[in-house]
Amino acid sequence: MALSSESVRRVAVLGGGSFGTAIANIIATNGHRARLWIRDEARAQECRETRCNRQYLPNYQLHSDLAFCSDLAQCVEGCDLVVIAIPSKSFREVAEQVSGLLKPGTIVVSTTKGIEIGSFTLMSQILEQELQDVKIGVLSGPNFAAEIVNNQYTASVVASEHQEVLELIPGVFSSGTFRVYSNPDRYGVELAGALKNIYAIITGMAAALGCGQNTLAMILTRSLAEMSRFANCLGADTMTFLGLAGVGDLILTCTSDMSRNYRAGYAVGKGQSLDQAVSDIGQAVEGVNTLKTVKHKADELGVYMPLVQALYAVLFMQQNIESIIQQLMTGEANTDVEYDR
Ligand SMILES: NC(=O)C1=CN([C@@H]2O[C@H](COP(=O)(O)OP(=O)(O)OC[C@H]3O[C@@H](n4cnc5c(N)ncnc54)[C@H](OP(=O)(O)O)[C@@H]3O)[C@@H](O)[C@H]2O)C=CC1
Ligand SMILES: O=C(CO)COP(=O)(O)O
Repeated sequence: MALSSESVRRVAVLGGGSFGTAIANIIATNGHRARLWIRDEARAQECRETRCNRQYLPNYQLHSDLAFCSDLAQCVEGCDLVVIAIPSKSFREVAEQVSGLLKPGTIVVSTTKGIEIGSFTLMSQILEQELQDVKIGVLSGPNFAAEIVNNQYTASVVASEHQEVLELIPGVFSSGTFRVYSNPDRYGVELAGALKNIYAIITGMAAALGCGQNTLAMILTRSLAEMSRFANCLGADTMTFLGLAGVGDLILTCTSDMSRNYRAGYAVGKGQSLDQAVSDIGQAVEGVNTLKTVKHKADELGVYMPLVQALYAVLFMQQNIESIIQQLMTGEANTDVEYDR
């Protein structure tokens, strides 16, 4: 159904990688005026000519109304909504660049699943620090870009303390194949999206070592307990971890080789160096920096995170995987269910 002219939104999506492209394509397909910011003009021009982002989403024809822009100021000019899909290591740099270019009251939504290294700052907190007079939200959930562009039935979560954000995002993103739920716990939704990447590295590694389904179920369940315990200490709502952005994304990312974090873990489990594995993937592998930053935060807060400690020991302290697994399996058993009843 065609949108009325009042409901058509001008939306800028920043980040011409796999997720930014998939998100911008949904928005254009839904009849909104979507512009995708790709920093390199040659690549933006190639996307205009071929209607395909060959580097990040090859073999997929993008909507004819999606505009590609390499000039950031032009891209965000007049937009009601700006969606940011830039890897966490460059997120602050882009937030600084966009600061001062947005009209007052713009809704700015992060889709980035990472934590700033050194400061333990989530992406929406970076937006709070860098942007004035905007309304901030996050979008997170079990959402592989390649499945979104292939119209697989998908659900995601918008989180914000602003009712306007919780209402606008479903209006812009929802379609017959994409469904958006809401949650007021922005911190919990965003933290869940970052944390699950650590556990996807672990399950990828377990698969490479030939572990079976019992092992997978154990890792998934203990990962959920561990990430919820950590989030609870930081003030997030533990119940958020039972939703799509928590257990939903944990299941997706930890059980599929479509996940780059899973693939990195798999390659290391097969004997490749971490640096080589990440370089071969050639796209964002957020879990590596998230692991470092979460390990240090857990040490500082005294939170029990045996899986995080174990992965850190394997990846950054040259510990032998088999002996680390033995320590995990023979350590003191914790209670099964830790949620308040
Ligand atoms: N891919 C997915 O299925 C999903 C990804 N996410 C999250 O989305 C975020 C982005 O990931 P994704 O799109 O997958 O990453 P990709 O690695 O596919 O792409 C990253 C994009 O960001 C651009 N970029 C990097 N640094 C800068 C910068 N300083 N200025 C401008 N552009 C920059 C890259 O440009 P260039 O090519 O020029 O380097 C590239 O277009 C991640 O946090 C990820 O966890 C969330 C859900 C699903
Ligand atoms: O977050 C994702 C799916 O929800 C994508 O996971 P990867 O970054 O591991 O590919």
